[in-house]
Amino acid sequence: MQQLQGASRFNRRAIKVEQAIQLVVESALPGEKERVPLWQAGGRRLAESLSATTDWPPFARSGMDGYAVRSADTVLASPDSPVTLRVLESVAAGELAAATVEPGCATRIMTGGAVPAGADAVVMLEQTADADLDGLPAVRVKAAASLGQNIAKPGEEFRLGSVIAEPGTRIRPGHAALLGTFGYANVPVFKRPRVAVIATGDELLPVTAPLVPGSIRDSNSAMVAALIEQSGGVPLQMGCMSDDPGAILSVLVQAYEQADLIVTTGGVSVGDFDVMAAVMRSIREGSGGITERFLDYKTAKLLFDKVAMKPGSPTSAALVDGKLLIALSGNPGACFVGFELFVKPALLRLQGASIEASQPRAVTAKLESDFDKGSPHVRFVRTRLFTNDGCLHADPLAFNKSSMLASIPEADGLIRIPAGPDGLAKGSIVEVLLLL
Ligand SMILES: Nc1nc2c(c(=O)[nH]1)N[C@H]1C(S)=C(S)[C@@H](COP(=O)(O)OP(=O)(O)OC[C@H]3O[C@@H](n4cnc5c(N)ncnc54)[C@H](O)[C@@H]3O)O[C@H]1N2
Ligand code: MOO
Ligand SMILES: [Mg+2]
Repeated sequence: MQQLQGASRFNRRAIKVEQAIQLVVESALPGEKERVPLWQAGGRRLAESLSATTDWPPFARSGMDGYAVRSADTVLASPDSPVTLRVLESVAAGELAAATVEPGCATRIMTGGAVPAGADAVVMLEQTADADLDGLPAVRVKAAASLGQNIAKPGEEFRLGSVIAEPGTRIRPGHAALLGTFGYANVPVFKRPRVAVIATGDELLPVTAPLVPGSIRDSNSAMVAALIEQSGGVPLQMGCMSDDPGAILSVLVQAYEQADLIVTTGGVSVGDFDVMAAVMRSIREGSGGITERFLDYKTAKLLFDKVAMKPGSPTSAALVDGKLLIALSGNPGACFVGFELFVKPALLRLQGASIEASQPRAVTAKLESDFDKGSPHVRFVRTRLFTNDGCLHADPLAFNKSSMLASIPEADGLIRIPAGPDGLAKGSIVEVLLLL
């Protein structure tokens, strides 16, 4: 195999995590739009600002099955001394009353029914009894009704034209309900970004293969694919590549043709066969090198090739032909953290989220155990989160090393231990990035 002696051992300058995230989100511009049936819009990102097409509710609506009355008629009503009103008609939801409710009258009405003119309150059925007045239908009202009782006012929730959701909003089930309410049968959304996933490493076996000494199965591809799905993208599995520059360059070419964003894992550190580090170096140096047959250098720009953080310090990113290439570490823990910090924000941006909204979401929590740190860099620690006595607690998980897998599925968040030589004592208040 071709050894990349020296190719990856160049002087990399580490930048701060926040700066690296910023570079990525500024490079990822909102992508193409499409329309999808409302039925399939849940979880997608809205591409246009949408507004209420009517007042909501659109008419005075009864909130109860009962009688629409004039509240003034019921002022003296009580269980011992009910007020008897003549019943004009019965109105189901979806029907309109024929008659105005005049003094001394009531209209039987169902939940969701349009309150007839003249009525200003609805008395629930349980507070009434059937009666008759000179042989005609009547009702005995056993409680005084207050003005507006059990009636939803037109426009009390939304006014015609008011904005219901901004571009970039992730369509939650509640948004789907609003869009249905206001007649949006087809919803403008950003296309789901296609993300090429390329795993690199001679030691990697496909998931289907039996283990052989010295090799391991490729677990990063499946993890990254699941992370992409979770962030609204479509993973394109480009395969598991050996550390062969030619093969990796040709798969990168295919990835650039098919995808909106390219994610690689492995080969990004300083090892003799770390091909992605050599690719990034070529991009940085701008000519010749390993990428000669691959890239038009005029449009290739290195964003960073080292981040002052742990895990994932060798994480690198470049912008090639307007598309982001993010090279994550091969170590599963570092790959996972690198995805959360850089790939996810990029994916959210491609789907129209604002720069602010695409940043990792943080909460504060009380640290449950002392944390010693071995490096001066910012540290991201996989943690369990729980509440106790009204306070959020962060309990760092075991098997937290960059090379370890066991804590990844258990993690609710990433504790951010600030840069500096010292760790933190149990009970410290820490910032935790949520993994949602
Ligand atoms: N001399 C130095 N060595 C290393 C340094 C350093 O600064 N100096 N950095 C370490 C750090 S930190 C990290 S993180 C890793 C990054 O390694 P690479 O991104 O180059 O990844 P690989 O060398 O290809 O693999 C590392 C590790 O991960 C396993 N791996 C790789 N791909 C997968 C996959 N798809 N599924 C599961 N596991 C995977 C691989 O077998 C290795 O064990 O470098 C340190 N070294
Ligand atoms: O930066 Mo590496 O991810 O610590 O192990
Ligand atoms: Mg390596």
